[in-house]
Amino acid sequence: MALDPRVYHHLGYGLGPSSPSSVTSSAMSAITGISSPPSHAMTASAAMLRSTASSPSLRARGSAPVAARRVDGLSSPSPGGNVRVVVRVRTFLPREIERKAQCLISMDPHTQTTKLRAPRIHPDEDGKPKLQARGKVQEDKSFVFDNSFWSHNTKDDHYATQEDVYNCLGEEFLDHNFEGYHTCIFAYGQTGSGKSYTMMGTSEQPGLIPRTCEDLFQRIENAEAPDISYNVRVSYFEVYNEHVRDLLVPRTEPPHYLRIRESPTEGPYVKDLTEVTVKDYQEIMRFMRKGDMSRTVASTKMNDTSSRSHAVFTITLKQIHHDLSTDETTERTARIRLVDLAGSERAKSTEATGQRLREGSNINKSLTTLGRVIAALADPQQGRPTKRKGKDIVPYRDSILTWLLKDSLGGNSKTAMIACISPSDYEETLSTLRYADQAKRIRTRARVNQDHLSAAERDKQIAEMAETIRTLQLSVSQATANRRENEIQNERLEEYQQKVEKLQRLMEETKMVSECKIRQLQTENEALRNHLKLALDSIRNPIPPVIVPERRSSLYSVNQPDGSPSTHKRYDRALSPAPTSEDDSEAHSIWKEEGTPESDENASHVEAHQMQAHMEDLLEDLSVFKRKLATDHERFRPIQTAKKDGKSRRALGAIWGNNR
Ligand SMILES: Nc1ncnc2c1ncn2[C@@H]1O[C@H](COP(=O)(O)OP(=O)(O)OP(=O)(O)O)[C@@H](O)[C@H]1O
Repeated sequence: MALDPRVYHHLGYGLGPSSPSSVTSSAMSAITGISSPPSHAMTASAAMLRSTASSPSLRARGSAPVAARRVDGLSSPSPGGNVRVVVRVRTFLPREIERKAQCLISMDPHTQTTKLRAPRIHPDEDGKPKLQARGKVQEDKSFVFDNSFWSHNTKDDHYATQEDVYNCLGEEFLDHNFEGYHTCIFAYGQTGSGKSYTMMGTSEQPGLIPRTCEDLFQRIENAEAPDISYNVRVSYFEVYNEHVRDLLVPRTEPPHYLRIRESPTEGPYVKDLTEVTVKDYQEIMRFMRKGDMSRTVASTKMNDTSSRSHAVFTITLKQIHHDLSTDETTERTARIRLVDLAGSERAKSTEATGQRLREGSNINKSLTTLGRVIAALADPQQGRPTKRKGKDIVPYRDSILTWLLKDSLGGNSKTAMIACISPSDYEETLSTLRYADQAKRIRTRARVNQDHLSAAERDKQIAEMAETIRTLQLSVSQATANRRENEIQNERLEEYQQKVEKLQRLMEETKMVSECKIRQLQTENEALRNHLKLALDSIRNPIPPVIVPERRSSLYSVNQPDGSPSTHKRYDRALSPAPTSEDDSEAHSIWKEEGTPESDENASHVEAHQMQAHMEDLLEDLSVFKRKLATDHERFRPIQTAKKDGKSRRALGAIWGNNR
């Protein structure tokens, strides 16, 4: 893509065989340390890019030494370099025209110098320092950058259009991507300074992102080399209030935030971020617009459509080159990161309250951390890891933004910062220019991200992967089988537990019955003891029978209605009162039937002995029975096992053991 002649006309470069872009690049190399191909090489490579779309290094594979040097990705002719810093000043906005704002910026296109003039109280004043109300001295400042883009007045010759910005920066960075380098371009500046305009632009004036996408697919479409295939993937996310949100998925309520992980090889990355493969420019633009629509934007006093989040648009370009003659495969992966930061802002200027104020403080927090990261990286002493703490002192992790941009800011990336400035805000512009000036000193360690594989290595890799897949399949099917086996085992276990529980219930019941029996026998035993005691007492100390003649017959008739002799006469007799004299004869006759008093006494003794023996036999039986019950009780007593699954279980084995 040719640069807009207007830019170089003003810059003082004639339009000749030496392309302006190459002149600018070589001038820039002197300042930045990024080595770019010389002008003729650049022109040649640009021509080749159009014809084959691949980067000069890939296309130079025919030249063996270059290809061999770049295989490990470390011996690239441009292994690293300083962050490239450009400044762009925007046009006046209607509100600034309204208040007749002064333009405080001037740019020298020859030296790429940006001058900031202290605001004059009277336009004819000289440039002497002014003491302001808050005691701050405001004086003219001057900075030199890799590029100073004058986009203030379209009528000026050196007005830098969107295309100029792309041609000076975007195109060269895309060259690096085709060479296999990761790149990052981020726009920084106060709110309303033109960051989104520079990065995204409008439909009439597309910015750096759409132009990069267009050029990328143009190069791929124009590629003539049949041995290179391309794969382009894209992702888009925003960092809002220190949370990461995927911009390629529809918004949800509450919002779904993504987590950040860090891999030893890839550095920090967003987990589960949508990454889609895109086939052409139209498709990538569809995703870009989709993401833009989803971005958190709000109206503030400083900007009607102020970005309230940092947006990161990432394109991953993969080039696979297969050399038929050597049967070798070279794979190059480059990440193109295009970042539109939220604007630094003063709560006072934006007059923000509530949600806007909270957003603003989060934006400022991450931008302050970005400033500290830049400061730490710009100062090599600070950038080194400290032995004391054993970790890097660059505070990447202090904000989500800097953590995610870790690699782009101080690692494997060629990085550019576009500092966007407003033409009439001294304090904010000075702050931005100071940031940008510091960022110039940052050196990154970019390397070509390339894997080189011989046919044998590739076959080995494929075999290894096939083996991994086979092992995984095996473990998956094993897991499935195990799951089924587990299910069967679980069913069996449940059945077993049910049986155990049933048995336990049975045991409980048996135990209860046994206890009941024991209680009953004990009561009976007690009663029998008492009975025996009484019986023995009455035998040993017989009470003389009391004969009540008039009642005896009735007594008999009551007790024995049929007049049959009582079967318990021995006890009746023992219990009956002693006979009176009137009844002696009858009583005598009664007692006589049983024998003489002596013989009666002897008979009683015998009978008592017999009864005692009988009762002792009974007691003996009773204690045998009690022992048996106690043994049963002991055998059937359930044994508690350790608590398992939060339930108290009884071991069936133990119960069976008890039963044995
Ligand atoms: N170079 C330019 N030429 C013409 N108009 C511009 C230019 N730069 C910015 N503008 C206009 O200025 C206004 C603010 O720009 P923009 O929204 O890009 O600012 P911003 O830095 O992204 O702000 P914020 O940080 O609030 O998102 C917009 O109306 C935009 O069209």
